[in-house]
Amino acid sequence: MFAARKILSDIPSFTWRYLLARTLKVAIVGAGGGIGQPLSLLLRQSPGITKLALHDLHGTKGLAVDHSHICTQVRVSGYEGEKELEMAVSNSDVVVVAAGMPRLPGMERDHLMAANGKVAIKVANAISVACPHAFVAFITNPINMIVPAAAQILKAAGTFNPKRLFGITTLDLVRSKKFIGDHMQINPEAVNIPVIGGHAGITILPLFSQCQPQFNGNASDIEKLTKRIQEAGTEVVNAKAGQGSATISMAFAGAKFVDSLLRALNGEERLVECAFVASTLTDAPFFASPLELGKQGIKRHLDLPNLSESEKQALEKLLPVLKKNAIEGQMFAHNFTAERIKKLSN
Ligand SMILES: NC(=O)c1ccc[n+]([C@@H]2O[C@H](COP(=O)([O-])OP(=O)(O)OC[C@H]3O[C@@H](n4cnc5c(N)ncnc54)[C@H](O)[C@@H]3O)[C@@H](O)[C@H]2O)c1
Ligand SMILES: O=C(O)C[C@H](O)C(=O)O
Repeated sequence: MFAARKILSDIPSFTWRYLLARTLKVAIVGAGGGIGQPLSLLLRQSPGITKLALHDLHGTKGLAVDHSHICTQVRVSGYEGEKELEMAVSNSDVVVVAAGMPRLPGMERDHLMAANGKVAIKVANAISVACPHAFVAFITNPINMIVPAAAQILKAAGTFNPKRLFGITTLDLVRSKKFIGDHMQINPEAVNIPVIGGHAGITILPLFSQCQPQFNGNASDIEKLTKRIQEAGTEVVNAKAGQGSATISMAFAGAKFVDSLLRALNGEERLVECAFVASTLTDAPFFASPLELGKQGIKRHLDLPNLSESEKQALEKLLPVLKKNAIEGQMFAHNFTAERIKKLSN
């Protein structure tokens, strides 16, 4: 008896966490794409994943066989075409959506809504049917409109849970850490800075006043770095010259965010991530800010900290853009649903 107790107490607490961890299924929609492929490779290393479902219009059966030769316990299956979408996401704990077109040079993210809005709506419909309780994390652009559109579809189906729908903005934090780390000549991983607002141009607002360690530059450095963080997506789009947008850095960021969701599902405490979600912190109905995650999704929206004067002004400027984007996303979903109902009744 004593020996058994001794053995049990010798097992470190992190081992207990993994022994007791839930087995989790993650589905990636758009898994064959520039982001989807490296994301699936990174994600299979997250603790707790036992099933990984790869969905795309084509090519995922081959990717699943490729994955199946990796000597870890994750079971990977491939699903192709719209007919297999519900099957792919069925009973998922987390659905990550990286399906849709990337930008070309000269395009704004908003220009992607006509094509990607429809993809997001189809995915939201499938989720409503096949895994209504899943955590849903959109990578697909334009995030500022896609998330409100998806929320609208989930609401219409009666499956919207504001604690479980996320637009992934982690790349803005990853970039902030890197650019600030380089500027301060310190390890970027040691930099922590919240990025609030949305995920396009001036809606991306890194809060230098909250940077840890304290930012050591002047107002002009803050202005230049803020601009670079806001335009970093375009920097990659231009450098790729017609071959798409950020994929590798996005896969890194997406894996980091989804890893936190999985840890939260498995009961890990005090996990804080920024993401674009339904929010009442400001008068924009969807807003990115630091969130405490828990087993049920968002546990708590952290209060906005005291902002510097320039951050207050930047926030005032970005809120009308976010409010307009939210209406555009909701209208897109509404029109799409109305159009489909009309087609069905003809
Ligand atoms: N949130 C962010 O920070 C962030 C960062 C980078 C890219 N993105 C966005 O992510 C999206 C994907 O980018 P990418 O570089 O991987 O593009 P990509 O073209 O390489 O891959 C997209 C994949 O989606 C698939 N797809 C299209 N419609 C589909 C559907 N109905 N069902 C299933 N799969 C479908 C395509 O077949 C393709 O394999 C783009 O919209 C891009 O703007 C967002
Ligand atoms: O810029 C893009 O179009 C892709 C993504 O949103 C990014 O920030 O890299």
